[in-house]
Amino acid sequence: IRFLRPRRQKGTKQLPGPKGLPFIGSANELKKGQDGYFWYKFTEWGRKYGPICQYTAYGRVNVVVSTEKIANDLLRERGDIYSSREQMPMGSQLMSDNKRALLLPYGDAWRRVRKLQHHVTQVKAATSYQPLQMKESARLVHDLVLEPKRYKTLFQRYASALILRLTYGTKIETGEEDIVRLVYENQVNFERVATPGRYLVDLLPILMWLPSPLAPFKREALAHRTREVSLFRGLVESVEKDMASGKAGPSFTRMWLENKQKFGLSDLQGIYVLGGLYSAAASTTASLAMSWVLMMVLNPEWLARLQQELDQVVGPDRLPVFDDLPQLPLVRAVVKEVARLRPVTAGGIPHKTTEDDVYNGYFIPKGSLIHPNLWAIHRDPELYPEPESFSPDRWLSPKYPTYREPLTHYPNMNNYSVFGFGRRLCPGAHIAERSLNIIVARVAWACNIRKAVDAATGKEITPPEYDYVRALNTEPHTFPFDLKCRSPERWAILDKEAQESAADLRSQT
Ligand code: HEM
Repeated sequence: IRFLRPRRQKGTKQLPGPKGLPFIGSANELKKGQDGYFWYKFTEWGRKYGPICQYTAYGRVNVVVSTEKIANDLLRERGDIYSSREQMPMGSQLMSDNKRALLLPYGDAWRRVRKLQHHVTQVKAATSYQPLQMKESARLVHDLVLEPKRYKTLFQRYASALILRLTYGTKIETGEEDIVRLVYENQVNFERVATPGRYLVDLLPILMWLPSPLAPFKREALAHRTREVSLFRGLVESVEKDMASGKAGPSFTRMWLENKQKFGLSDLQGIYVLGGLYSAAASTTASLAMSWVLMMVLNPEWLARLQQELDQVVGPDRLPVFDDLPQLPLVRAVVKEVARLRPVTAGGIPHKTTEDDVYNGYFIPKGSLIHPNLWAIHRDPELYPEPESFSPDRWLSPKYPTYREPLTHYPNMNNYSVFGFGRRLCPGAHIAERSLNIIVARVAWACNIRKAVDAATGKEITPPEYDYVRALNTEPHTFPFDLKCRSPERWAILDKEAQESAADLRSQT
């Protein structure tokens, strides 16, 4: 049925877009993309065909949206029919047994999952995690000064340690523990597989009927699923064990185990929700932290301005704390601007429609995939004049359309497109926003960051503006830079706080 051209309602038009080839549509063109970044291809189509356009891939209508207004008109305002997900044979069915929260279709099962996610991530809960974020961020900045070359591992350690502690009560010391590596590998593998167009079976679901010996993708998916389930289950079982011996501290898992009735999830669904939180939290948060470093290396004047603000508000005698944030609009603006120019899900996470719809006279058939292309949305010149320039001022000066008062509250990341749209909006946004604000405030307070100098030539090394991983979630490939503590006095303060934090983290259950 999918291969039949969708029946258009009378009096409606088809969205403009590339014609594509017979049968396969534009699938190949997209796969090749431009430089392999499919969000570049989406952006090119948006420029050519308009802020809402469509392409087809093997008969499926895919709608590419390039402005925030249209994304909100559809995904938020018409959320009752724009909130489902594609059941990709590889990513959703074979690899995740239809249990992965991110990919669940809209409906009762998703609502039950959302209830558990919301319970542990809502603003009030997120605020209660701040003490942990302070301790982990002190450790992070301290170790960054000691070993700046390990910045990727250290950002990942921060993000993993936070979410593993919250979800399972697990303590992470070095960031190189097996559990961190395993969960990262698992996530990277999933993201690779879930990238649109990677597997033929996702484009031609009829291949699902192939018997396993003729379908290597089925064996690959099964191997992934077996590893994933045993990883997620093992983490839950260790909480059960600690609860039985009276050693378990507070954690999302413990809360769920003690209140299973209230959430009404099967055991397998429950362990997937918990494992899914870790997967969704860790690489995304670390990606934006790495992008921030890149932006500071490329735009040193903004690091200087950040330090000026921090020196005025916080002073030299203590590290910034969460209570300072209302007085630190530039910290919040810099974080928001990094997320604008370097969105983690650059091409957007697609939603699927569950009914036919008409928008401005254009027909959008049931079962269409809607791609909110963040790369273009964040470069819409109406909303973001001079979109390519890194300009935190656009959040702080009344001359920009994105300015809002009071600056003690704005800018913030509430309902920000970087976290998606409508009913599927990222449930972890409040936790992620807090993490990024405190990381940026503390690293900028403690450290100078600048271009690395090539030892042989004595010349500065300018990292590429955009050399990012080509996947559903993207992050900058590692690049050289120079990071040093701003003064021996600041180092002494940081060292003391980091030692105390590490001791606290070790001793608390
Ligand atoms: C900078 C960090 C993060 C970014 C940029 C980010 C971005 C996103 C985006 C774009 C979506 C899809 C929204 C949509 O479909 O419209 C999403 C979904 C999700 N995020 Fe995040 N996220 C981040 C951090 C986190 C954290 C810290 C957690 C958990 C504590 C989390 C948990 C989830 C979950 C469970 C979903 C699936 C929601 C659903 O499909 O119903 N994320 N995130």
